Amino acid sequence: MLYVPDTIAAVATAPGRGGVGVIRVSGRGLDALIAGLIGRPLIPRHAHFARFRAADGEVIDEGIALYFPGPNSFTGEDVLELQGHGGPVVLQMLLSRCVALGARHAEPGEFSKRAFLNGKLDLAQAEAIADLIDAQSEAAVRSALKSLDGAFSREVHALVDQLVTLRMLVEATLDFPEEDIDFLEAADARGKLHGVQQQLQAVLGTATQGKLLREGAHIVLVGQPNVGKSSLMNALAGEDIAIVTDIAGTTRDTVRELIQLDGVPVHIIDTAGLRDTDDVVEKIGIERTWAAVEKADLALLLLDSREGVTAHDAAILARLPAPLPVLRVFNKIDLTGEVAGAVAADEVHVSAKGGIGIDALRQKLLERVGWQGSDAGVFIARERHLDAIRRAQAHLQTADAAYRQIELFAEELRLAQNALNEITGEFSADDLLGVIFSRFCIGK
Ligand SMILES: Nc1nc2c(c(=O)[nH]1)N(C=O)[C@@H](CNc1ccc(C(=O)N[C@@H](CCC(=O)O)C(=O)O)cc1)CN2
Ligand SMILES: Nc1nc2c(ncn2[C@@H]2O[C@H](COP(=O)(O)OP(=O)(O)OP(=O)(O)O)[C@@H](O)[C@H]2O)c(=O)[nH]1
Ligand SMILES: [Mg+2]
Repeated sequence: MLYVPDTIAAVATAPGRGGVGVIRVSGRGLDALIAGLIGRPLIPRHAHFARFRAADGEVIDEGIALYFPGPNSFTGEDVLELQGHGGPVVLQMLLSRCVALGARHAEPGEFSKRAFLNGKLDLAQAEAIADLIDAQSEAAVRSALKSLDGAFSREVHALVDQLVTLRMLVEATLDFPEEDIDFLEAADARGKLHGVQQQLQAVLGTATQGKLLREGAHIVLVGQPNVGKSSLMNALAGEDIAIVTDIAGTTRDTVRELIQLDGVPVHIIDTAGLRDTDDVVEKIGIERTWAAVEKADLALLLLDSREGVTAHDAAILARLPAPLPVLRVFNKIDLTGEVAGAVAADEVHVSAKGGIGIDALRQKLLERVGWQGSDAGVFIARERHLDAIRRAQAHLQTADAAYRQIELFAEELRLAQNALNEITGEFSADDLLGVIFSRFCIGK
């Protein structure tokens, strides 16, 4: 049976009061709804001043109406936009009127989902819309726009095209067994595969940068009490966020702050100093420190530069999970006269209180979370995309290792292609779409 989508409506502007509020309606055939609400037909793609009326003819609001007949609309369906006054009650009244005229309330992301299903956008582009709205920095905005414009999708398509060419070559061999492996070698199938692998690695690098711009990095400050974790948190944030005293055990709860480093969102997490204690509250604080460590992308181990790395510090270091990158930060150099700044890949000297060496530390943090210094050419990406790229890589690696077993070789190429096609949504399971679009805002 042919699926005929129903008409959906939602307030497209943010909840709350605003100068203007927009209601968006999408469906196939909006003439009756327009007639009921406005009382006259709308010229496509023209701004009309109009009165929006209730069933009894009373005016609900006056505003601007825009009509985009499909397929030349955001969703590809017929779209009506009502720009009314931006009050929550008046907008709900308008929305209810649309519902009375046959529309239903849209689910989160349903407009974008329809744009995807109608081929207006691919999945990576649709996700980029949500990422653009959620962008927390200008660099994140720029890279979301690149993905929305199709920069990521084009990279994926270029790779898929090469895989298709390679598969045709390999599958031709399967059909004509007498041509076998010599034929593939003459055609340099493996060389072509290696080329794809290299490009895939480059795309993974860019996508990793894009994920960093989208999701940011979590950096946890750990160390013994009194080494200056909270002072460093405040220095990095440029604000007095965490309590600082000379009493060991000041911080109990984890304290979080989001800062921007070069357009990269960085979550700084200050924690309770680590020591043996009988204090019930402090004990719970220390449990929270370890919980924060579990979720971090990078740990800063704060050290008192007067003491160096003590046995206690070594014990903390040994307890940090092995895969977690650690940067050792020697603090209070104003008391030792040591030179500020980075002295090694994993060591920086600062004075949190004096604000000395903090810029060098910021640079080091960016470097250690994998930021390559600029958002030029970076498109926004998500873990879902990185996961697909890595699975494609794994299949190509298996293909490479098995290239003499031509059937296996062909099958692994096919699986790699499917993994890449998941990024743009050309290959996907229905539940994936549900998961992706349900995280959008209503009206998007
Ligand atoms: N009023 C309004 N502003 C908005 C949106 C919207 O839906 N409504 N957008 C919603 O996210 C964004 C703009 N994105 C849009 C994307 C495509 C079309 C559209 O009508 N596309 C048609 C016609 C293209 C053309 O004339 O060149 C099409 O693709 O066929 C509209 C908005 C941001 N601003
Ligand atoms: N001289 C000097 N003192 C510092 C520096 N950084 C922090 N301090 C002092 O060291 C003391 C402890 O600082 P905090 O930032 O509270 O230390 P903490 O690691 O958060 O301590 P807990 O919360 O107890 O784990 C305070 O008196 C700070 O003023 C520094 O760079 N130089
Ligand atoms: Mg503290």
